[in-house]
Amino acid sequence: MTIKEDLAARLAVAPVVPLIAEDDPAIAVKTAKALQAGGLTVIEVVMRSDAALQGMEAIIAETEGLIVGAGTVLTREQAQAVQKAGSQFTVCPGLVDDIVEYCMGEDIPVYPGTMTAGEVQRAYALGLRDVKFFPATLAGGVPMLKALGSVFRDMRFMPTGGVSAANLPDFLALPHVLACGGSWLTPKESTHGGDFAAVEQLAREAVAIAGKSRNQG
Ligand SMILES: O=C[C@H](O)COP(=O)(O)O
Repeated sequence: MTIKEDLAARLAVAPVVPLIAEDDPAIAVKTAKALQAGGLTVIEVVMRSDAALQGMEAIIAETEGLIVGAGTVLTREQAQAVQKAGSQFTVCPGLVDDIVEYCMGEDIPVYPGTMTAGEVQRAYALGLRDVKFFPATLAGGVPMLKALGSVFRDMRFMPTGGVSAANLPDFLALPHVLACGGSWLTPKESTHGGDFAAVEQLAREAVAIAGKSRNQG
């Protein structure tokens, strides 16, 4: 199975991608294990500090059965660095042709952030059919996604930014939503408070919501 097929299969079952933003590798690993225990096996580790790469490497080294990708990738060099560290997919806040072309050339699934019809169309022209929709709630939320989905009929979106258990059903009900991403599953008060059972519970809750609301809209 290719990584693209594996991702597609997992996101079909549990269309939720939790974000881990963590400087402490030990906490990053415990967070990833809690998410996995709760049923989420596709995890995005965001590169928002110098220590984040080590956290991602620790998760890859100390867990089994997860697909671990890198988020907040801003440059081609960073895309190369996360690939070298073992990242299996790449997420960017915006659309940068250079990164998209690099990842496509390496057969790495890449989800650049888009929020306008122009950005989605540029991603489409680059050959992408799956993109991130960011920042989802500020960029128009469900109504905007409905509008984009009506014209980009074979494009699928990963809304991220402002997604929570409360609005997850509305996003997942849309037929062209591939998955939702977000940090609501990894609250710092839980991860830094050592309450990984709470993280597991949030993951379970998201899986249950997804089971009820998937593509019902
Ligand atoms: O791309 C990542 C976003 O910053 C996640 O937003 P969130 O913290 O609202 O889930």
